[in-house]
Amino acid sequence: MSLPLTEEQRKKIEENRQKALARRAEKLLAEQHQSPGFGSSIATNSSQSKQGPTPNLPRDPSKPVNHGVVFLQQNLNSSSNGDQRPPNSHSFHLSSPEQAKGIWKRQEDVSPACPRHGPSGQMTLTGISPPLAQSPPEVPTQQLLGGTLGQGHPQASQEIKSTPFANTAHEPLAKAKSFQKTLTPFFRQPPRDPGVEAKAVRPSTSGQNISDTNCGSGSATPGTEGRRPQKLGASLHKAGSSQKGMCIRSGDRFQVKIGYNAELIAVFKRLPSRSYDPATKTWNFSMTDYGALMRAAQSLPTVTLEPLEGEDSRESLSTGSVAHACLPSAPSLAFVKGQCVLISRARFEADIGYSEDLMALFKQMESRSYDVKTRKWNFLLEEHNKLIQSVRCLPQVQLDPLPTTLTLAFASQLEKTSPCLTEPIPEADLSGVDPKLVSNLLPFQRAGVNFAVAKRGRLLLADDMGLGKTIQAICIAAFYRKEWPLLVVVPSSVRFTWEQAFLQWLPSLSPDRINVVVTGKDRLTAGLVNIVSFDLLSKLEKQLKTPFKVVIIDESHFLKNIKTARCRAAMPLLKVAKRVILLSGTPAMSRPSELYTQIIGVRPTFFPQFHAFGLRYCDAKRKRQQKEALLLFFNRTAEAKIPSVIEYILDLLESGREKFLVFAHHKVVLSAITRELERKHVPHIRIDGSTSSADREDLCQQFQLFEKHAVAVLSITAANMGLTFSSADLVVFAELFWNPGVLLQAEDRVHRIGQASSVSIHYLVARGTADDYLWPLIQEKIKVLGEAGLSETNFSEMTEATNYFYKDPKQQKIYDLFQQSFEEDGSDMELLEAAESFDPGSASGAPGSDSQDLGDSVDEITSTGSPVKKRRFEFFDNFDSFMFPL
Ligand SMILES: Nc1ncnc2c1ncn2[C@@H]1O[C@H](COP(=O)(O)OP(=O)(O)OP(=O)(O)O)[C@@H](O)[C@H]1O
Repeated sequence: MSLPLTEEQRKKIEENRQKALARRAEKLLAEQHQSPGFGSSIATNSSQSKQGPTPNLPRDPSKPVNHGVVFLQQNLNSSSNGDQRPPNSHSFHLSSPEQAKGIWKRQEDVSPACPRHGPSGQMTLTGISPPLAQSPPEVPTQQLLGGTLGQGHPQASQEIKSTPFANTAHEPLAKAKSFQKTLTPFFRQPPRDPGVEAKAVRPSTSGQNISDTNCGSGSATPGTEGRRPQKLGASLHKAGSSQKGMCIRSGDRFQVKIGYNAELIAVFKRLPSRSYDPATKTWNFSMTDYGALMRAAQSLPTVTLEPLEGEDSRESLSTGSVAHACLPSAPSLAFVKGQCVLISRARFEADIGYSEDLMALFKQMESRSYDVKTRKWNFLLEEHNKLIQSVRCLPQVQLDPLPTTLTLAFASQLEKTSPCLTEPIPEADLSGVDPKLVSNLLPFQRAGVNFAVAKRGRLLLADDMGLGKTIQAICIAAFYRKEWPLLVVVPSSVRFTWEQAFLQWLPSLSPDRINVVVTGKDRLTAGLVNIVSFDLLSKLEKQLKTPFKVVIIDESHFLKNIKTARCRAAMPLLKVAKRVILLSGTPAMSRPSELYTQIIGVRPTFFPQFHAFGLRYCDAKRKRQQKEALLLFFNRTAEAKIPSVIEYILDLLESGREKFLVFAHHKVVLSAITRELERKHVPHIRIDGSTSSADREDLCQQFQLFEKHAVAVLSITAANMGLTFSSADLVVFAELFWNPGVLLQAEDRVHRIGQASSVSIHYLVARGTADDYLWPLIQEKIKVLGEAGLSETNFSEMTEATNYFYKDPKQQKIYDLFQQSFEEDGSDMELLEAAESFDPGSASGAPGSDSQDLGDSVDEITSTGSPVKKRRFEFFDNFDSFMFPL
């Protein structure tokens, strides 16, 4: 419920709104006339008369307030004088999420090559990919786009019959857009089944032809082509009717996103590394085929293929590229990075993406071999050092060598690969061991003992179960009998079995020299051979005055978790023991990381830090890559929202809002906002990570004292604590942030002691962006906090607005990815750091990084009983404004 407005207020607001709309319309018309390639349709939405601008609410905190959810179905719902859509513009037939974010395209602007659907003079809704089409690595583009035809956004698959603003009773929006821009899509649609495409073109109930085809997949009209605001790479421009597509890197392969083209498909089928993904309906290839494909595509008159971002376009592209404004390029795409991986005792593999220079280098290696299955090159170890040295001369390539651990272990092979791949292991002198035992050793057991002695009694014996590890372990231990007493740590169930084995295989050992520890009161060092369970060891290890020199650990995978008491008890013993014999038929039950403790138990210097081990063997890299992909998604979302955010802010100002805060995370967003405010001569302050503590206070005071309208532009991470902006009563979040605590603290810059008014909080949420995942994530976290009694915030009113994507399994997958990545221990800070490396502007303002902590904790206490706070969530549904980055 909104606070009731007086008649006078309503009148004033309506006047302001009309003025703002008129100014906007004039401005856009003027722009339209200056842009011959662009048709613009500008009009006032009939429903907008019901919408008012955001009013200045009466400053009475005691009154009840409204919690409203307002959907912005921008540009899909306004009508226009110049607009050729039918009068009833609120009924659309959409068939893909792209359409929901689609753009109106006047029929006369459609390229002749583009088939016309429906009667002349009608509008065609041309589907576009959202501006996130440069999908981050590891996140399938189709997922970002919300699925293939007929999938995705649940709302997109059905006819939408709604007023533009779902909640007209609530605080009206100055955001109501009254114009349409006619644009040409510059992001390509994924290849589609032509049959499906044909079906997708169907008349809507409103008589409009709405197609989710891309009119020949991006058959841009010449006039619009020159205005493409973003550029993904150099492009060869052919005839205007040529079909356009693009290459997108995907790990060490690349995808080709383009509509159906028979000639190109024929080319695809000739490439050896081709692979078709039926889920995304895209072809993908190894980088080794990149050059051949680009050359072949170049020779096809009907195809224009944009090269990979960051790839040298020499092979395929030469002329006609258009200078476009660039988004910041995706990090590291032009830089090829990888590592050497040992794949056998003799060979190593270069696990790295494609680089032409690198390929040339590989081909100079005598022992080169290409594995068609893995699509990777491998070489003899003896060429390892030579390759690494040569690669260091390539500035765009980083190929990490084999780890020192491995180069030391395989030093002889690195010098010269021996024809005999395994070094001969000398026969151990077992004359000091009971002959009964030695004579019973099976050949492979004898080999195991020899190996153990060659390794000086420190090893992990990982023979399969039942192959006689016990007898081998006893033999190895007996070889070092002079160093006894012996400690044998075993599962409690086999303590006496081990006792029997000693008695059986070592007749020379007197039975009374065997000490089986049964209770916590027993002594751990009472015998020459001491057998103890893992659990009792953790209780008794403090008894030890002198460390055991020889230790056997049976079922050593029991030590997989360093956090367990048994592991904490055992590891120090292993570190100081001279001989360590670990036995396990299943050293790693589920993850390579389980090996780590056992490896450092045997060789503490092998991988002294888990980080290096994790990166190399535990897929930590992929984990990291996923996070990078999510951050890239987050970054691109920021860029994509800028125009709409700025428009929203200007609308607020035009509608009479006087003082408010705008929080954003990315520097690019903060800068775009302040730039626009400067342009409009709006008094404002800005606080981000680069603002000194002293300046923060001054700026804050300055804002507090501003008498008229003013905007505080604030970094979410740098200005969420310790600052008071109680002279404002509205907080706008231009961006979301995954940590709701940070958001809530930012809200409280206004909602605090000294505040005399009701406080409004507006979250600007853009559909089809990372917000789709961040917003439910934030809600979920707040819900959990609320259930645990740790947060009083109630977001339940917004459920209507947030349950819209779960029906699509692909969307859910990305959400899961976000959730996992953001909920792992410490990942918040890790992500924050990574995000800040992208946006140095917010770096120094990380939570807890300065004295703001203290100020805020005091505020938390004193803010009880402050005025009502109400939130609103603005959903940007349409991205045609993204075509005009400011
Ligand atoms: N050389 C041998 N001569 C006679 N018996 C043997 C020999 N080697 C192993 N055995 C017998 O085989 C059985 C399995 O041996 P053991 O228990 O040592 O296997 P293990 O490798 O430790 O298996 P797990 O991994 O399941 O513990 C035992 O009964 C053992 O006495």
